[in-house]
Amino acid sequence: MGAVDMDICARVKEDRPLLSVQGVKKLYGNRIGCTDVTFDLFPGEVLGIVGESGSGKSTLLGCLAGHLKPDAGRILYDGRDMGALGEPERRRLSRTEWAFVHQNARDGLRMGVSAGGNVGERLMAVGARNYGTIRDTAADWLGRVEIAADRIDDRPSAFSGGMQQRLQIARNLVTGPRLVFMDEPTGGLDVSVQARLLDLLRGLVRDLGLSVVIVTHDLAVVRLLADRLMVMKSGRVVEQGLTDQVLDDPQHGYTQLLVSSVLQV
Ligand SMILES: Nc1ncnc2c1ncn2[C@@H]1O[C@H](COP(=O)(O)OP(=O)(O)OP(=O)(O)O)[C@@H](O)[C@H]1O
Repeated sequence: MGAVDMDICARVKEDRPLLSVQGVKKLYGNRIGCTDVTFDLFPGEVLGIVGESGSGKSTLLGCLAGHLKPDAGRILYDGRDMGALGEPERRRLSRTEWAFVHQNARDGLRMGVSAGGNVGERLMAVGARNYGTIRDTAADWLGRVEIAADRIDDRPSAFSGGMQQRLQIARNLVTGPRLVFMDEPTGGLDVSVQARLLDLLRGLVRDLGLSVVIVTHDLAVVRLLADRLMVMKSGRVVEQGLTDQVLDDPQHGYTQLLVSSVLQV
């Protein structure tokens, strides 16, 4: 293959969505969890999903992350059909190329293991064996999420809510994932703690060039983090577009209500 051909191949690969979601539907009995969801996420993009409680955000995120099996539609990750992946391969991707940041840090941390252990454990899961390197990398990541070096041997139960959430982020990002799912990462925290966490997240997403799908109730979060926005209502996508465009000039009546804060989301 010539240099020009290789260049074209590289560009085609760049142009391929990392995640391609095609007509995804998830039912709970007769109840619609989400339906007819279609979008592409390109490498380095941050997609925000907003909507009131019960609109289907968590259901969709669960389908994307492989926690739930859609009843219809296809999800392609890097060109591979997720429905055709075996469980071992899905688990491998969850450990290596994907990360999931839970709203409740306790769901994403091992509370009985030290802060350094929480981060180091993820490295060991992808094959790291040198104790010194693992501890150094863990210490480096604690620093990146603004946890003081002398807390490395403390358990997360001794940390504040904001610190626990920052530790969960370090644990998730230490292995250099390509795709990060975030479920209300700033939910349940004090406003000032949220602001600091959001700042930190924004820096990390930019520095690491992460592709992110983030579910939130908070329009300020998507305003700051998301390149594109998807608005959901009753399990369906009612509007999607560039974040500023959707928030500054919402087309759908429901989005207009969300933006004008008439709806409590
Ligand atoms: N395990 C379940 N069993 C039955 N119905 C469910 C289940 N989980 C969600 N649902 C229903 O699916 C719909 C979408 O719920 P979902 O939790 O995805 O919404 P959401 O936008 O994430 O809400 P919230 O912001 O409150 O978490 C709702 O009607 C909900 O009642």
